[in-house]
Amino acid sequence: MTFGVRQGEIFGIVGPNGAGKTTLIEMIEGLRTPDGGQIEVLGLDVGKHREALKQRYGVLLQSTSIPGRAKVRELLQLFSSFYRKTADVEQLSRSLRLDDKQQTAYKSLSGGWKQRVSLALALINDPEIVFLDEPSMGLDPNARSEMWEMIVRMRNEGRTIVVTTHYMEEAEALCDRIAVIDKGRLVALDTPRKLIARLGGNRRISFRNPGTAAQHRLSSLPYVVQADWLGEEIVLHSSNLDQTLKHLFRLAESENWLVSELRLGDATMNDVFSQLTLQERRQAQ
Ligand SMILES: Nc1ncnc2c1ncn2[C@@H]1O[C@H](COP(=O)(O)OP(=O)(O)OP(=O)(O)O)[C@@H](O)[C@H]1O
Repeated sequence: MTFGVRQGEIFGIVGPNGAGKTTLIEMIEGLRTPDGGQIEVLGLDVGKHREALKQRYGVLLQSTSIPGRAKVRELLQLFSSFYRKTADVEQLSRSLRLDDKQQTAYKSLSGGWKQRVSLALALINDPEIVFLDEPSMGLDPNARSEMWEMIVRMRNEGRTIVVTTHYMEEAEALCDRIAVIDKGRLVALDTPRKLIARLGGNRRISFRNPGTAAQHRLSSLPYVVQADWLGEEIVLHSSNLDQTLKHLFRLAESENWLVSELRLGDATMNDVFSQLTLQERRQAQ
């Protein structure tokens, strides 16, 4: 795969479990060596300039890699000792609202606060690029939206952010561009709006799976360009909403089932994600 991340953008990497997102990020960080190919960060070859680059980027560590007994203040001091250039610890603490937690041991913090500390540690060297592998994983909705606010703030300070996520709503709302990867391959790369537009301005029709509906009959309804079975829900993508609805109701009536929990909407990043990555699963059904 070939792609470039632009300076000062939030670049999202999304893909199903096992797609290779973490592996890709670790190769860009220089923590893993690719079998082939070339990766440059800030114009430098990652393989040859690993140490120099480490000074210039920040990484969100997993909570298991952070010594739990250390107090927040101690962690900030310890991590700042690893770098030549460091951020102002007071200011960083204030901006992440960590002032009151300075004397708290890392392990006694809640998940949301732990993630804030990890973010502070990722920013301790005032990095130009920040790598965030699933920064909102396991956070409650409030903590998650706060995390994303902090990420946007980092971008607005002029940093480049490379982030992986499983939450498509977040990716759509916050990433400037998104790379969709699957099985170690780049399957799409564009702004969320353009990725969604590639679905052809199709509208989305979702309803409760009546159980009896055969997939082939739904996918061959007029103007349906794609039909997905998402658990209890069936999602049809249509290039002509009115016509598809007319035929959907006719089909339901002729087969004696009800179209229930009907919802209509525009296509979203979730639809892009399923179209690009569920192809094989759909064909197997
Ligand atoms: N480009 C690649 N070539 C060969 N193997 C790969 C490649 N990318 C990933 N793998 C292998 O696939 C497995 C899953 O990769 P990885 O953990 O990076 O996926 P992920 O997208 O981060 O998954 P998750 O969403 O579950 O965290 C790993 O065992 C990894 O070694």
